Amino acid sequence: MTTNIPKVYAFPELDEVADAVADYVVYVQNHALAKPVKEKKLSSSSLNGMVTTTGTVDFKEIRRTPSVKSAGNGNVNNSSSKDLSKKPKKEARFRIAISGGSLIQVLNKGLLTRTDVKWDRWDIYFADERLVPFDSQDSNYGQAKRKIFDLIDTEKYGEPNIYHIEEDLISDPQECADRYEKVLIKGFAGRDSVKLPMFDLFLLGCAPDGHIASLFPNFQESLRENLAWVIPVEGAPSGPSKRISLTIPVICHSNRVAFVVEGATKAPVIKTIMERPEKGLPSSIVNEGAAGRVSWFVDNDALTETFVVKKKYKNRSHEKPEEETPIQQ
Ligand SMILES: O=C1O[C@H](COP(=O)(O)O)[C@@H](O)[C@H](O)[C@H]1O
Repeated sequence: MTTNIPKVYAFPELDEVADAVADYVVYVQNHALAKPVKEKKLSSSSLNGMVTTTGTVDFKEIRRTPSVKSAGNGNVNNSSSKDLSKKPKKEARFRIAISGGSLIQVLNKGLLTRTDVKWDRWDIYFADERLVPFDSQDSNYGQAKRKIFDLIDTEKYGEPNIYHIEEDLISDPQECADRYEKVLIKGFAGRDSVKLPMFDLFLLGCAPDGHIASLFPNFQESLRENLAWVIPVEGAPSGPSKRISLTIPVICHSNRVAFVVEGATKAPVIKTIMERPEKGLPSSIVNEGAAGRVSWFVDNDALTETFVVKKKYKNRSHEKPEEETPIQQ
């Protein structure tokens, strides 16, 4: 394995990590929303009935724009007077995958006070989920809902589309993973036309044992999975044992990947990830597989044991988005 050194941004305090992560997220958001929209192919009809926070979705009408708001201006239902030449332009969406764990608090601290987060244009997916009821402290969606989504001033900023697992399926990891994969397929066009989904940004944490999302070191089969977008995980060595996780190829196909890691307990694993990539920890695989698109936002405590070149983070969310070279699908 070759060594790919990602950008590592280090900060003395957690609040500074949170501010920088928020700045970066908004920067990537602005970039994504400035991209021209490609027409999406919708092929599968087997997904109706999937559940999102905004209710049960009829996927024939899956929302690429905030449909309720456009219906509210009185133009949409009047088909007889519709001027097709003035078809409303499709708006770009910001597609982000978020992890659970400590990242949720970082996003809570960094994002909620900002006025430049275009929440109504976000499609939020989960990097992984622990298969527990949503009201459990261990539920990634539950925590994100309580600490982020419920606190958004939706009157002012609108609502994001949030795609989570189906709570009814928490006893069946395989079915839960299959259903969540279908949610992704629908969101990113049919699987026949897109080999892998491409998130604008994939946000990951990294646990002291080296797991990212619900991909654990030594779970070789999961780490080598190269067909499924979402896999079931059973017998996880820490936290809830049943989970689902997006896979390494999905993570690595993202436009940008950012790890957010803080605390002295993580210092040893960061050292291994950065200095011993040949050990094949999940993060090292991502550093390699998404080389050139990976950033780390880390506090100094997590870096005490690691020799790595630290970069100074420069706020970028105010920059005008530039054209990017898209990754080939
Ligand atoms: O189990 C999980 O752990 C990882 C890392 O969590 P952290 O609290 O150490 O940052 C998290 O990213 C993942 O979503 C979660 O399910």
